[in-house]
Amino acid sequence: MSIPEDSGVESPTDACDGLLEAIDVHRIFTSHHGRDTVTALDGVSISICAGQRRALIGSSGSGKSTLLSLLLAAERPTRGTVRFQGEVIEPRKASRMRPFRRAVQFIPQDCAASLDPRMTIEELVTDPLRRLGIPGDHRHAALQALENVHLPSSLLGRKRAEISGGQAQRVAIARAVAIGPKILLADEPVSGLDLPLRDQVLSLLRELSLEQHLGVLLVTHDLDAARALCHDAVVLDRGQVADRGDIRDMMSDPQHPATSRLVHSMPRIPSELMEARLAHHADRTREGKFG
Ligand SMILES: Nc1ncnc2c1ncn2[C@@H]1O[C@H](COP(=O)(O)OP(=O)(O)OP(=O)(O)O)[C@@H](O)[C@H]1O
Repeated sequence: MSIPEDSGVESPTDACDGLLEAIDVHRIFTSHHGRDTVTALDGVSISICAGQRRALIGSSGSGKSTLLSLLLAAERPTRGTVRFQGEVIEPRKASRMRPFRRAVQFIPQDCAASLDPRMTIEELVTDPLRRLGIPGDHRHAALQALENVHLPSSLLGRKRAEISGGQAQRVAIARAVAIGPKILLADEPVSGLDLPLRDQVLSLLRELSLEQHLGVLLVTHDLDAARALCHDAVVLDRGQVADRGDIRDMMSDPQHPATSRLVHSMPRIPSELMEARLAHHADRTREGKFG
């Protein structure tokens, strides 16, 4: 597979089609005794489109995970709707959820650790196909998915303990892309990774988004990762959308206090250096030097 010539973060070519959208969602948690409430989300609207890479950023407790769980249909909003291809998602109607489950895939934090150590790589990658009852040649699909993440077919019979950390990370991504999703929701997929591995994962996500026209929502505290991968960003602050726009503009000249706090609260890698590092990993991929 060839790597697209893409050294920067270009704009998505298509107009946004609002494939997955949360519209004015509220999520209020109530304590067991019913006296205390926490408003985790307070009227948030966000959409993810094919081919778009959007970052969801915000300080701890701002509501990012809660929003992700609504977008994954893991829970329902207290008020407002989540729509997929224009239709309201009804998490309890399992049969009608199948197209959604197939199209929207989740990449968890520390995804390598989420791999079942008893399963072979082939079983891990084909497991979502089996669970969703997707017909066809699953072994072929697994081989294709491994190729897409630049892993050799010789890994198919191995288990988690028999591959490197970087390979395991890419197996977890292969698992998510094997069923041909349209959107990846990634929750801190590079936090806790060392720098080379972090760059490899970002480079791979960018490449998959470009080649397969995948929408990616990247939930992260890592603004450099967000800027390297994404076109734009949505900033959550205390359950509300405080800011949104072109991520580079937001980073270089933050207009909103919440964005400014985020930008100034962490050490930053110069954008040229970050781009050079991702380009380096894209080159290594092209040369087949991924571990
Ligand atoms: N099950 C729950 N019950 C009560 N309150 C909750 C629950 N889940 C989240 N909250 C509260 O909702 C708010 C938003 O939490 P959330 O986990 O969505 O934030 P976050 O931005 O993902 O934070 P972090 O970056 O630390 O993961 C917080 O005040 C949190 O304490």
